[in-house]
Amino acid sequence: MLGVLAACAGVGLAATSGVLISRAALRPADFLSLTLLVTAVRALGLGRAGLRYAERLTGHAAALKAGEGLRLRLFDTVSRFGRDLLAFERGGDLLSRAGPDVDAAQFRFLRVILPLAALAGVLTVLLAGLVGLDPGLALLAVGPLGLAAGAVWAVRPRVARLAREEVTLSREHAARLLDALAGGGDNAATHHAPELARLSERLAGVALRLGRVNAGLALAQEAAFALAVTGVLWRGAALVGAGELSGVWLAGVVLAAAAAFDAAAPLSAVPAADAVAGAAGQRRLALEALAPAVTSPDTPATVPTGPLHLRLENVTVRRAGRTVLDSLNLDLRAGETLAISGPSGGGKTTLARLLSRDLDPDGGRVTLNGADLRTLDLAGLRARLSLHEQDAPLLDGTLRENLHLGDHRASDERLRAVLDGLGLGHLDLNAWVGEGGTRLSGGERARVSVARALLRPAEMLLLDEPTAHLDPETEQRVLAFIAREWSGRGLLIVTHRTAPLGLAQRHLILRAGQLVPAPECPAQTPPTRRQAI
Ligand SMILES: Nc1ncnc2c1ncn2[C@@H]1O[C@H](COP(=O)(O)OP(=O)(O)OP(=O)(O)O)[C@@H](O)[C@H]1O
Repeated sequence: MLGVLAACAGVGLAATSGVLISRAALRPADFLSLTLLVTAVRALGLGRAGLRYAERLTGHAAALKAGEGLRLRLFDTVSRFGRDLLAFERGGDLLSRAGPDVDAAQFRFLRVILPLAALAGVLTVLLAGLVGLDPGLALLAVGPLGLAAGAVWAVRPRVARLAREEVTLSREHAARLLDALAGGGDNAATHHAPELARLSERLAGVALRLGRVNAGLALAQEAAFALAVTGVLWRGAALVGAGELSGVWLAGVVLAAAAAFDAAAPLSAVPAADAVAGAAGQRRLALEALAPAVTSPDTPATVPTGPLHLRLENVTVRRAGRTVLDSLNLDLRAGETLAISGPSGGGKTTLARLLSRDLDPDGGRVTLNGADLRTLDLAGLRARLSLHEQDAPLLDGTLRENLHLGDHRASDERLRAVLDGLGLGHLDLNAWVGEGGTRLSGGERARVSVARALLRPAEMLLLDEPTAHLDPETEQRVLAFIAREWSGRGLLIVTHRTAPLGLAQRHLILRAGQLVPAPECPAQTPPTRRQAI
């Protein structure tokens, strides 16, 4: 409303200024007759500025508030999926959702609705003001403005198509650029370079075509402007000649007709803004319609208390059409330690993820103290477990921030003690680890992730390949520290390596979807939990 009033005030200001200037030019004997006009010009000038300011303030505040809601919804969706979202979405796409998509949606009202409403308001005011003077004059003032708006309407499908194409190409470009950066060491940049160049070329082509359409629209608006001013002057002069309109009023009418074109200027951006916001809205709905593999029940049961007892009952998991776990049974009790080894791709990680409910079984059930994990409060369940994932990425922050993901209340002394225990005493807590931990070595990264898991005040530790990147000596040190730190609590180790098996009381092999006892105890080079204590 404020925007429409501001646009109308602009037309009123031009009209009264025209009348004032022309009347003043006649040097009236009674100068006081100008006072009313001077006051009107001042009031409209100040009013227009005030209205415009208030409109910007309230409009942008409302838009940013809406954007905040959109970002929270996006964050909510992303957090419901976690890393699993990357099975549906590329990193570059997610970035564009958080940036340009939210931007397009939050400013849709200001970029689409407001310009249309302002034009409608100005057209109405101009028509109402002039039709009483002369219908022909009103038509000549309003008609070209309508034509300028019609030109925008006519090119709308083309602009919308180009704008959507630009967004699609930009997303593809962003996704490939991220891939190229992430896989720099694997020559990904060279691999993606031709496609990135092709995308840049297509983007430049789209920008050129959009530029041509916009230049055409600007030209059409200028032509309509010239038509309106000439037409109003021509018709107005005839009316003045016939004594039906005073020359003083003609100046006001001409300036009002010219000022009305200010409302047409933002129109050319409307189709693109509308198309981009519409596409962003559809993408948002499509993302929100995706169901994560794991959801918290609407009315979750509280996690049963008492010593932890996890159980897999006839659990079957199929991935990409292949049965990875086949009617599998397993018991894991408080304080017990178990190691699972087996061939690569055999389902060891899948099994660990079932226990922390990062995944639900296709058949059978996983229980905690008798309760199906699917009925339990997810956060409550995960608070009792701590999972170290193979190749878990680190947060792009300081080492301290990464460790606080394990226990945000842990003191610096405690953090340093854990780092020391894992052979990371040389690292500074304030050091920035880089995106995904790229400023650390592979072995350091893995140990920071283990440290994070050890810091969690949980009852069961699920370690997926905890020593994958380590030399034998460091591996011994890390295993000894884990044994000491986690003494008395439940431990599941999933590994290919021999040394970690020494931490476990039981060793099972996962092969062809089934768990079988290991034929014999492997050479136990690392300290057992008892030795370590
Ligand atoms: N998100 C996924 N979507 C589809 N299939 C998956 C997914 N994650 C894993 N798989 C498939 O499930 C199977 C078991 O994978 P899993 O990671 O559990 O094996 P693993 O025994 O831990 O292997 P490794 O020892 O190599 O880490 C593999 O065939 C893998 O391709």
